[in-house]
Amino acid sequence: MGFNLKDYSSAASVPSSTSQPLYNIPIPSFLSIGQGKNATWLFTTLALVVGLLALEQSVYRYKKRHLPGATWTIPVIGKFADSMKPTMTGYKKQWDSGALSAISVFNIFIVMASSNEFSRKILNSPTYAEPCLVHSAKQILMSDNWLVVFLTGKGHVDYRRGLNILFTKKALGIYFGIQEQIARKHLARWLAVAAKDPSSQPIMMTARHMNMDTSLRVFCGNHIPEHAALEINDKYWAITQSLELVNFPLAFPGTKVWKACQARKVAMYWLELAASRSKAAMATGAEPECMLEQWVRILSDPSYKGKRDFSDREMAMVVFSFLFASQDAMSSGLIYGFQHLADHPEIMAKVVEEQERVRQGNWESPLTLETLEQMTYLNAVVRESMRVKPPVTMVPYRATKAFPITDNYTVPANSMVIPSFFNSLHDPEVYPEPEAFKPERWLDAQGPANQNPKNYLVFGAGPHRCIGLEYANMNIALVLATAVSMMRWEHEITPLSNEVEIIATLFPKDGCRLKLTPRTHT
Ligand code: HEM
Repeated sequence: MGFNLKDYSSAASVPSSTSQPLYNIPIPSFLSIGQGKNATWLFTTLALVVGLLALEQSVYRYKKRHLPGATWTIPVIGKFADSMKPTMTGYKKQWDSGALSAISVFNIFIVMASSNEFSRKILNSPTYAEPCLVHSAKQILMSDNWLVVFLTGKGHVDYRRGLNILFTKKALGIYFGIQEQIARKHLARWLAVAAKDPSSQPIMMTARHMNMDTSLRVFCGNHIPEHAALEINDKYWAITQSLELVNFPLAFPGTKVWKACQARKVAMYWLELAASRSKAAMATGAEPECMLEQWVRILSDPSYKGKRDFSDREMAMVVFSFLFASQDAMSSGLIYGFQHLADHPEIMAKVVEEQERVRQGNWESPLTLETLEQMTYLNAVVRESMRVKPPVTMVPYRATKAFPITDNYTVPANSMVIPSFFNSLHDPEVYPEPEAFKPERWLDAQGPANQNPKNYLVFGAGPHRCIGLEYANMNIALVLATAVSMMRWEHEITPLSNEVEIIATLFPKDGCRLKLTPRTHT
């Protein structure tokens, strides 16, 4: 198909230095700005833009080399549209395209790793790659926060060692009673609402609220008043919503990041106060009743070796980081726990049978950490539920230098490199029928699931592996155990129940609609 450039030449401008047109380029009339300097400027600009666009494509192709991924990147924005509305189908397509694949978003070159080998390699190569929070997360967490400042190297290792003391078995024992009390309080509320309106209701927000209440009480005990806990919970949704891969970079009033920063300010105010009150309470010689108090007590122990002088703000920032790291992931794990059990009555029956056995018919008595550990089947349910629907499917890292990830591919320095967990957790060799919810696979010590612990990447791996993983597992199991003791739940399956909504972590698109009735014990 040909077209006559000359037909348009009257509209085209030419460089002023020549009387003859050098190019007959079809330029629409609205761009026709006449001859002279303006025309030179226009052509220079156009040439520059075309040059830059060509350069952008060349750089992308040079970095991508033989990796699967689009041959050309969309100018400037790349795959921005996909990152705004991520879907599991889109992610799976990307992961299935290769163990390593490439994309570009706003000229950030991204290498996605989908195999267990490469994902683990990234997580375990601190000399080449470090976690990189999305831009909004950095603004929300504050630049002087340990997560940001001590992200890598010895600083991170030392700081993290100092925080491990908050998750010892002794410390978990202190939190356990608080967690159970809060779960009972909230589940009783769920039942009271269901008694008035027996129709099914989504648990998405009520489960998030229970989780926030649990975290605040475990971290701060009674040092945060009820109204403040409610306010933090209400405002926290703004933080969750701001955690998109790419966000408007400046936190102008009204933007999502601005709203998230306002929410953080409210939370930080109360957390600082809680830190100061915890110090005062421990100065009286009282026994620790929450994480902050336990922390203060350990710091004052003469045998403690490590940084002791934490200001209220530093303590509050750590607690805020824990809230940040746990609120979405834990809520996701919890909600899918309810959904998976409801969708598998035969598995629910086994959980109930185990509860009867371990509790010895004593449904009202509080559980202990030891009794929870005896609930082997329930713990397998929790493990399996998060394998099928991992709350966190991937974590962004950044290549701090050229990273020779294979013999024939080196991730260019400063690229984003993203280990993904989904394929590891759905590897049919390790988890036969990977989509099926089968807690039994965890009961066979010699079975492939238990023999390949390196595939279980729900909590990551390497130096940044989740610090709260035992606490998280314990909490999800405890809430489910408490729920089983108090209620029956039926899942209203809608066309969206098995669709996944990605809001920082994974949630069922319909919010998991449950119909609740009290469980009576004979
Ligand atoms: C089901 C719940 C949870 C899931 C699925 C989860 C998952 C993860 C994952 C995948 C990572 C990144 C690991 C890596 O880069 O290798 C992580 C890091 C982290 N998590 Fe969790 N997490 C959960 C709950 C919690 C809780 C309850 C807390 C605190 C109380 C917590 C605190 C952290 C912190 C502080 C980090 C950063 C660790 C570091 O950089 O050293 N998480 N988590």
